[in-house]
Amino acid sequence: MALLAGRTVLLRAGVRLGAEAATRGGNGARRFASHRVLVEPDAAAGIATIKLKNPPVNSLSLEFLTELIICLEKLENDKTFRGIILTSDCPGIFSAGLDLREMCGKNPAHYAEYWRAVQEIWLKLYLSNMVLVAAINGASPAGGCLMALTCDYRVLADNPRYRIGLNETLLGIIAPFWFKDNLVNTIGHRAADRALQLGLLFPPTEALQVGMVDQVVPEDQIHSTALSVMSQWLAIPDHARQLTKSMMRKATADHLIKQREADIQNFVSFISKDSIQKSLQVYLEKLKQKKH
Ligand SMILES: CCCCC/C=C\CCCC/C=C/C(=O)SCCNC(=O)CCNC(=O)[C@H](O)C(C)(C)COP(=O)(O)OP(=O)(O)OC[C@H]1O[C@@H](n2cnc3c(N)ncnc32)[C@H](O)[C@@H]1OP(=O)(O)O
Repeated sequence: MALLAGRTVLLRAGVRLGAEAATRGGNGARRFASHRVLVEPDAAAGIATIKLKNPPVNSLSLEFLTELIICLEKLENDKTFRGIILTSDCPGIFSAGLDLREMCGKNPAHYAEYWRAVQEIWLKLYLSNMVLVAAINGASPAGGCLMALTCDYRVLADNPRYRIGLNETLLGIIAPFWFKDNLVNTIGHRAADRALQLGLLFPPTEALQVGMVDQVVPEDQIHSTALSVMSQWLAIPDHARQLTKSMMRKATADHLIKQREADIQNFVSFISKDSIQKSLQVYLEKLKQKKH
């Protein structure tokens, strides 16, 4: 069982905490990894690196999200760690965003369960007391971009194929208000208005220009840069930084928290529409045919 936002929920079959590997790292820190979420602890530095490993594209399936939520809960409750570096173990892809197969051809109860998990991961990341640095080492569309946007600092590897943005409109769907709020808080209203309507995916130079990321570095420097940014942030006393973070983010998070159930109902009725199902299926089909 896992605790999701004060609710105890049963893990679905296949997400078995018993399947975790729990060993001790060289520095004595407990190392834990689920199937798809690798955690590399550096207890001495107080930093854990989370590597997303859900090949081929780190799409955010319900099982993957559940593992990630549990992992974040553990780290948040472990006083050893003050900072997380979020990165990918899948070459060339940070995350392809929400798993389209979770939003296609399923029933309303499934859509509701899935959307609650999407809300939960966002709340966990956005409101984390720890310093979160995204080391974006691959393409990062839609939900992948959203995860990066929850972080306190974003470093993007300099490769024109690593585009980042909220491209929902290109799929014929709409970024929910809390995706939009997170983007507006990051790049400002005018840039977000344009980016959201056009579903823009920014290559590194443009992503830096618009403020979607804070730094662009050569690919082989992404982890060292994330570490050096982290040490700068960790030099600030935790209580002062955490209260400031909360002051900056609470209103945005509360906006969702207050409307959580209504947001789930909106999602379920929107995604269940025949026209939306058709758009998503066509998009998925195009992705599959791209290779042939
Ligand atoms: C009014 C009220 C409104 C309420 C809310 C309403 C609506 C809900 C909004 C929901 C918000 C949605 C957020 C999302 O995140 S939607 C997902 C968007 N993601 C994308 O558009 C990315 C799609 N993928 C790609 O562009 C590329 O795959 C890539 C990430 C750039 C990687 O390219 P490449 O390395 O060339 O890999 P492939 O394209 O060949 O893909 C490999 C296999 O992976 C499958 N795939 C890719 N992305 C996804 C995905 N997001 N979900 C599921 N599966 C995915 C792809 O089909 C290939 O599968 P195959 O091997 O079986 O062919």
